[in-house]
Amino acid sequence: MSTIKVAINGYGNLGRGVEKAIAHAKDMELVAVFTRRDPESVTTQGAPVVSLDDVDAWADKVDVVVNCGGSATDLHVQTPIIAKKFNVVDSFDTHAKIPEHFEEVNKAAEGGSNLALISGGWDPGFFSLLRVYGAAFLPESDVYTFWGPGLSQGHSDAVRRIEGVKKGVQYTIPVEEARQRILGGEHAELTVREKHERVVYLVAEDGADKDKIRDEIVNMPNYFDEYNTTVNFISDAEFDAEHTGMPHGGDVIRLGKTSEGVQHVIHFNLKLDSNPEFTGSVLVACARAVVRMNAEGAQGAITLFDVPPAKLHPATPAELRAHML
Ligand SMILES: NC(=O)C1=CN([C@@H]2O[C@H](COP(=O)(O)OP(=O)(O)OC[C@H]3O[C@@H](n4cnc5c(N)ncnc54)[C@H](OP(=O)(O)O)[C@@H]3O)[C@@H](O)[C@H]2O)C=CC1
Ligand SMILES: N[C@@H](C[C@H]1CC(C(=O)O)=NO1)C(=O)O
Repeated sequence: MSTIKVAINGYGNLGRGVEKAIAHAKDMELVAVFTRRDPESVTTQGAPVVSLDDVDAWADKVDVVVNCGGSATDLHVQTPIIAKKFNVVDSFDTHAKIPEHFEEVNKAAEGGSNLALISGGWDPGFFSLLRVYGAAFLPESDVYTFWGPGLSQGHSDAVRRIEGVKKGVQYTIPVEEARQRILGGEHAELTVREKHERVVYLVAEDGADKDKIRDEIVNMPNYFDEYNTTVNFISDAEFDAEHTGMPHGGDVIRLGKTSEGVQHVIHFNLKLDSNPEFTGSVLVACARAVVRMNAEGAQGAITLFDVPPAKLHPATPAELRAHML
């Protein structure tokens, strides 16, 4: 297969993670980075920076666009627009709104004979696959997902979109006592609040209303309103010194039985030095699959549930059978 020509739309943490992943992919080339900002203000590792306003001129130069905008306010607008003209992948992670996003993107992609994979990444994404494989292979079971301790890019992005916030990050902290109960085999019924806590560190703009910012965060639907959330206002210097790393990870734990008294535990653990670099690597594999599947006639919206695993890997099916089966 010829080299896959990729464009990145949105150059933030995730955009830089995708850029690194493409640099390691022998079957791919990064041909452009699209941005809403003045292209002169954005510096990449070499790829040309193009205003998003000029994206249509690239329709015959790009095989797939990776949308790296924020889920809170960007992707539900950008992915349907891009899907009309390009194959596209995004990491949309507002779980409650995934069905609505899927329908919007599907209409746009079908109209353009393109293929769009939404909600790539690790959760939703890789963890979603683990949850569905476990449910299929162990139907009489309960599944528990724990994230962290680490930095959620989705929640950090949501915090940064609030008026008066200059810089912000959000750390997700699993309730370790709950995690240990599950790892010990207890089929506990846990509320959202009993599984995780959320801790925010932010730098407020001069003169910003901190009480208003805190209230907007702790009451934010789909992100914070169901959790115990702590909001810390800190200085620029402390933020730059303490809060620039983006480690994360988590566990998918499934407890089930195949007959009375015959119990099984499926436990998958993920430890990430860099959330954006790992997520970028997953999205690049998704981009590979989308190009291959569209070339075979697939159109509309899909998720990772719809992707045959062999489409994600650069090797041929015969090589995979010989080396990975
Ligand atoms: N499904 C999953 O497992 C995961 C999903 N994600 C998703 O990835 C999304 C993006 O996260 P992340 O990359 O950390 O967010 P960022 O805030 O770093 O970037 C989001 C967008 O903001 C713009 N931007 C970036 N830097 C600046 C700046 N200095 N000034 C102005 N605008 C800027 C960019 O768009 P532009 O270039 O157009 O200005 C960019 O696409 C998250 O919202 C989350 O939903 C992340 C990790 C895992
Ligand atoms: N989508 C998440 C990836 C994982 C992490 C997470 C959380 O900490 O709440 N939920 O899902 C992210 O943006 O980092």
